[in-house]
Amino acid sequence: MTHNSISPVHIIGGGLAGSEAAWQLARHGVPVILHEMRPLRGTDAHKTDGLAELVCSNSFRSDDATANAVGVIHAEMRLAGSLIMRAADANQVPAGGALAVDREAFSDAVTKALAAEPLITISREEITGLPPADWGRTIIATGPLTAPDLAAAISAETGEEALAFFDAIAPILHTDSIDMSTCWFQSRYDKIGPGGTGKDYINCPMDKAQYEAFIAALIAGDKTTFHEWEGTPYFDGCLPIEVMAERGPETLRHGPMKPMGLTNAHKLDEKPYAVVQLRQDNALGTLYNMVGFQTKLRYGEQTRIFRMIPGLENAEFARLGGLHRNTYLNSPLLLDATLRLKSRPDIRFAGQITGCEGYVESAAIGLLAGRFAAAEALGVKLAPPPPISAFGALLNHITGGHLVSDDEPGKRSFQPMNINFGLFPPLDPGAIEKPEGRRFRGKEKALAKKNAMARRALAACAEWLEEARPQAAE
Ligand SMILES: Cc1cc2nc3c(=O)[nH]c(=O)nc-3n(C[C@H](O)[C@H](O)[C@H](O)COP(=O)(O)OP(=O)(O)OC[C@H]3O[C@@H](n4cnc5c(N)ncnc54)[C@H](O)[C@@H]3O)c2cc1C
Repeated sequence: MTHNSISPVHIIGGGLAGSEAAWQLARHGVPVILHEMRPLRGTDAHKTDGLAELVCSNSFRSDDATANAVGVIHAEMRLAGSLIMRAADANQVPAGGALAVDREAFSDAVTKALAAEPLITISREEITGLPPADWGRTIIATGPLTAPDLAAAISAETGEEALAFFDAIAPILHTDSIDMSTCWFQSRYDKIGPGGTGKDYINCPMDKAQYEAFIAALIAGDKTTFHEWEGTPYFDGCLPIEVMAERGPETLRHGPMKPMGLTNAHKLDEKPYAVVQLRQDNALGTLYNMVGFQTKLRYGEQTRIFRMIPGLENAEFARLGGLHRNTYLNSPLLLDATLRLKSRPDIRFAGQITGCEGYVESAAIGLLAGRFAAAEALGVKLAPPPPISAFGALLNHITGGHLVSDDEPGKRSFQPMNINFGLFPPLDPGAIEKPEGRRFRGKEKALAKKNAMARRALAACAEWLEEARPQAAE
């Protein structure tokens, strides 16, 4: 089959998932028309017209492919020739054991790679309804901030309301406004990680009185209210800082403000009571973001309260935090095993709108949707990845692995999910290698289990990709 005889696959949305899907299709020799509405129409969170823009944190989280599920999915994506991972690796900034990127350089690299690909046409337009039948195969990857007209059309087709929950973003500071005579550089437990130095974070220390005053200010601070969304639940991984503070005075000290593994370089014998960590946000190192400080405090309150943090008394904010709505489908009910809408199999969904959560997971589901659509366009069979791989475990959660609980039946029990080892099938008995001549000590067994799951996942993924290889034009 020549490229000319293959009908193009339409992709709506040039975010993390849509960009990766387009790349995978083109790599398999299938033409693509990628429809992206920015800059003609924006969203509440995107700031640029770049493809694959990161709307909040600049972190792709852990890059440890031996003991962390997100590190494993990174590795699987690299094996599958992911554009998102290639652009992330090329634009990494130091972040201890995490893979963090210069957000502008990253998005620029993705945009340029897609624009340079002869099989991809980028069309800047908002799609306001479901694709017409003459489009043929289409992937909808419009994300958590899908424009309202298309969202309404999807709801009408599926007969289900898209689910909604609150999502919040954290502020970003100008580095030169941070007082380094109070703060110091250090990664927690001095962890160096693949791309770091052990001194990747800026740490702001608090004593007990400062911490208590800060918690009180967070709770009393003036917040934005969203009456129309009242009753909408928060996604637990992205709770606003003031909501965490309201859960109890110690919650933050055991969460984003935990002092463990950090020593105040200016006062070596004084253990901080709590620590606020800042993570490098761009390659130049001129911006740092506040780790775990998603917030719905009003803008004026954010500057006032965050300047109570020692070292941030004169902080200048490049971006303040905010709150957004997230929408996603009841995928286990609506999508088949290769992400097609059961009622209209010419339409696939990809990315966060399917109910995965996170940049990496959205891109991974985009990668799979691209490969499934490519196989169909080429007239070849492609089985879903095995559930023991990270790809398969995540896909399985979306398309069927999730169980509807008796306590909370119906679509609300399906919640967006980051990749985690809990989504993987259990190991076979005997799969964990015991230390020679002795029992496991402490956390050794849990680590050995993760190591075994990671090894099993990568081997299964490599095999799946090998089986799929004859059809690929890579
Ligand atoms: C406010 C907020 C903060 C988040 N913070 C993080 C975080 O810190 N870390 C993390 O891992 N994940 C975060 N997420 C979750 C998620 O990982 C990201 O939203 C991710 O970008 C999702 O990828 P996606 O490809 O599904 O959607 P997106 O990357 O949002 O891409 C969707 C694209 O579709 C376009 N589009 C929408 N409607 C239309 C239309 N009708 N026609 C044409 N184009 C359209 C949009 O302009 C956009 O470019 C956050 C989400 C939100 C909303």
